[in-house]
Amino acid sequence: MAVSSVGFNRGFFAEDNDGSMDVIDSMGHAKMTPVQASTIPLFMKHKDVVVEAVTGSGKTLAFVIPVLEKLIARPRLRKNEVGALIISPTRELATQIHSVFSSFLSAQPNFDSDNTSTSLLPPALLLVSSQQSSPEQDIERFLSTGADIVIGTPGRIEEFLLGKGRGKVSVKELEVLVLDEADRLLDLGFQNTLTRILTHLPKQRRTGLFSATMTDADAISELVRAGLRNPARIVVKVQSRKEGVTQQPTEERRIPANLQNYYITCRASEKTLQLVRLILHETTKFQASQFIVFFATGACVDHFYRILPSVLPSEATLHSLHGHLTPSARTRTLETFSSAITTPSSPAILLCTDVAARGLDLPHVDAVIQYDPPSDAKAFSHRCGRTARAGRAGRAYTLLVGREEEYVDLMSVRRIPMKRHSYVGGKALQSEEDRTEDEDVSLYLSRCRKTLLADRALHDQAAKAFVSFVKAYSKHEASYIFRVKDLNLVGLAKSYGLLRLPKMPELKDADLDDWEDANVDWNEYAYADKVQEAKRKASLMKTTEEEQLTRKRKAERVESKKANAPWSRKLGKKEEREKRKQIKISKKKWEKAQGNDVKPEENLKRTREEVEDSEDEEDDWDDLAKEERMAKKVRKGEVSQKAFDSKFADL
Ligand SMILES: Nc1ncnc2c1ncn2[C@@H]1O[C@H](COP(=O)(O)OP(=O)(O)OP(=O)(O)O)[C@@H](O)[C@H]1O
Repeated sequence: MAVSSVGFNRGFFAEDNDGSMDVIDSMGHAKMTPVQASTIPLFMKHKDVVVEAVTGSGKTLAFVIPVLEKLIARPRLRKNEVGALIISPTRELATQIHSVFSSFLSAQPNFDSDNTSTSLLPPALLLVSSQQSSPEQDIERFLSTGADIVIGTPGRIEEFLLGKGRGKVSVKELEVLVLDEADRLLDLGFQNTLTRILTHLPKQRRTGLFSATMTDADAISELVRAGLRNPARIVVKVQSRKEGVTQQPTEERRIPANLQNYYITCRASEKTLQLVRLILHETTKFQASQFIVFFATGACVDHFYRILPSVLPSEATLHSLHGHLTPSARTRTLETFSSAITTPSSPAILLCTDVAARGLDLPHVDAVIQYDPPSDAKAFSHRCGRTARAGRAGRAYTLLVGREEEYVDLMSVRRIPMKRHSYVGGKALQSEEDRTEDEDVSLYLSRCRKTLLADRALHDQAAKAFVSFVKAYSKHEASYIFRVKDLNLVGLAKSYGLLRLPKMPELKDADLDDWEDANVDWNEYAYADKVQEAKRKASLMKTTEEEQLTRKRKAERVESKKANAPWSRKLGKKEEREKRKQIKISKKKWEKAQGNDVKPEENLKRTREEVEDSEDEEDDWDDLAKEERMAKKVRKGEVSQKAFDSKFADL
């Protein structure tokens, strides 16, 4: 990495504190990095600082050293007093910062005063969600051992200072406040909590804001909110050679100089295929063995964690990390991933959400792959920055589909240059537009489907992941680029290995020519978990019974309609007959009025007919009136339909 010419200075450290220098020596850091060289002297000299420097440039030590030295140099605090507060947006990052402080604190020389052996500063206190320690236990521990330095996430710190710890924990002597990933901490998600914490702290304190993505605009608004006074703004810029331009050899960029930042365009259906081929390409071409792959949601991580083994070499080990896992599972994952012994033929791959985007220092990550670009554009450089740390080489790849390619311009405006990487594998490419769907898509689809078919729970999870992705996509910050209506959902469903398309409004008008459901007997498709399967079967049986009952009821209704039909038809016939009669009567009257020479027999006949008809008519009207009266009673529920039918069915 770029290092300054300035060495770590013993003069920084308090007398008797050679331990800190020993720790730095043991870390192998001969010189300070530029951000350390510019920040440490200022922050130690009681200046507020706002620091922006790329990922992996050593910002942690730039605040750890001044915090330690300030506290060591002052009189000891009481056990209920906090001297420095470090706030971080995630528990993983807080834990990492805590471990850096701990390595310094445990190396403090013991000194002998009044014949007791005491450390200069007590151990730092870590406040993050955990099954091991509740907020009450944190406070108990703090009061019994003291902790001049407290590190934690906003929620737990608020609880500690203003919740259960109110009145017990004192911030009167607070000397330093550090907001790591300050732009994230001061944005909407944490705003209210942060404001409550900041208002509670004494104004006489030093404050440091640190981030890789602290633009001038962010810095100004955040300074006011964080209560900084006349701060020093430190921006460490990265210059890199502009490719192919000789006149203007360097350009400023907001990602590490040694990070190769690529994008690959592919079809939605080819994303999983590209992911797998990229991993293989990296292991063979660059001997890469540690990867981080970012997805849009925790459900997507869970889904790909289950299906990727069917398309990756069996030697690859997958790990998953997202916010819905338990704290202990998150800790375990990070520990096993970072300590895994990996080789190109047995790589370790961490699948995660943005929970791992910021701050995590996993020095051996060779490549970062963004299966989906992040919703928040700022997260992009943080994600890429999990590789190429501390001067090491690293590569980042982002998969872009269709108009998502415009994202490259958006990043370029933010001084994050991206370079096109050719589509990996498959047939030699003509133009990207002309290329037909990669032949291996169907092969991958069938392998993923085979995995899903082993357990119905995997199918449920797949559908959940797919829906969650579409939902996340609809909330993309750069909504003019990421539009759900432009998404090829059918193609995406292939990349997810879905068995059938989920019922969702976004798929209503989708072109399904390119889609075929998997051949599945949905009644037989079972859950691997016995209890869940028993429940499904019970509910299936209930549904079948209900369906049978519904079918029976429908059949009865049809029958009953049929039974009622004569009555209604009869009613129709009666009306017709009535009409005919009226015509006949009027015709007769007309003939009489014309003095028609109708034969007497005919006259007689007609008269008889007429009489019969009129008798008929009276009977009909009587019947109809009776019917109507009874129908009213049926409607009121006074008479049953059956009784009604039996009386009038023959009419
Ligand atoms: N002076 C130094 N010389 C060499 N390596 C260093 C030096 N200081 C820190 N490092 C190493 O650089 C790596 C990155 O440091 P750190 O995590 O502090 O970066 P950062 O700037 O906070 O990154 P991010 O923005 O991702 O949080 C660590 O592995 C650390 O040990």
